[in-house]
Amino acid sequence: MTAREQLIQQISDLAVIRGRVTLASGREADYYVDLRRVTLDGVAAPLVGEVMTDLVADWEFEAVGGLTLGADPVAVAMLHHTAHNGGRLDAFVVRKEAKAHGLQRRIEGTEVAGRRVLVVEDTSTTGGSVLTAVEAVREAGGEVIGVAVIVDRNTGAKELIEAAGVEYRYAVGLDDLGL
Ligand SMILES: O=P(O)(O)OC[C@H]1O[C@H](OP(=O)(O)OP(=O)(O)O)[C@H](O)[C@@H]1O
Ligand SMILES: O=C(O)c1cc(=O)[nH]c(=O)[nH]1
Repeated sequence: MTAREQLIQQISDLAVIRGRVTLASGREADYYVDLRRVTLDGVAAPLVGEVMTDLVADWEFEAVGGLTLGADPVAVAMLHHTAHNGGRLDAFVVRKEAKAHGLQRRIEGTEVAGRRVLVVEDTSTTGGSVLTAVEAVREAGGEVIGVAVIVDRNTGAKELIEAAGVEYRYAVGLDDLGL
């Protein structure tokens, strides 16, 4: 099995939950994909690093990150996968709100200003979360070269992100999961 096929299996086994659920956007749905159970799993997380890094292998960027918390382990998995293969990729976290104390930063970790940045997410429904991260990076002076998510729910995220002038890719679609 390829890494992507193994990841799809892990997502099906660990993350797909069928049943009525209210989503981050307030929408209702008949299934939920709890990717935190995958991105924080000892076997599945390295597959996330490999598959997501392969997905954007033709894009050039120096830093990866997104809106906490779904994006955090995705970015860190890519950082470690890249390092394991002799490369370097820095990571950052976009807070939902800037911290009121300390350095009062909205973006934690590596500096994004003046750098080429990939924005990631575990899953996208409306694309609102990734768009928030794209806007925060741009505000901080970073250049967003693309958006990549693990699972796309095919409910408008691609269109929203492309309307913001950013290319959008996903590793796993609904068909792959039988949804
Ligand atoms: O495309 P959207 O409509 O924005 O929905 C997708 C978002 O919802 C989930 O996060 P959630 O808001 O539940 O928060 P969390 O990452 O803190 O768990 C998921 O991790 C995405 O970030
Ligand atoms: O839209 C969401 O909030 C959402 C959907 C989903 O499948 N998984 C998730 O973590 N969030």
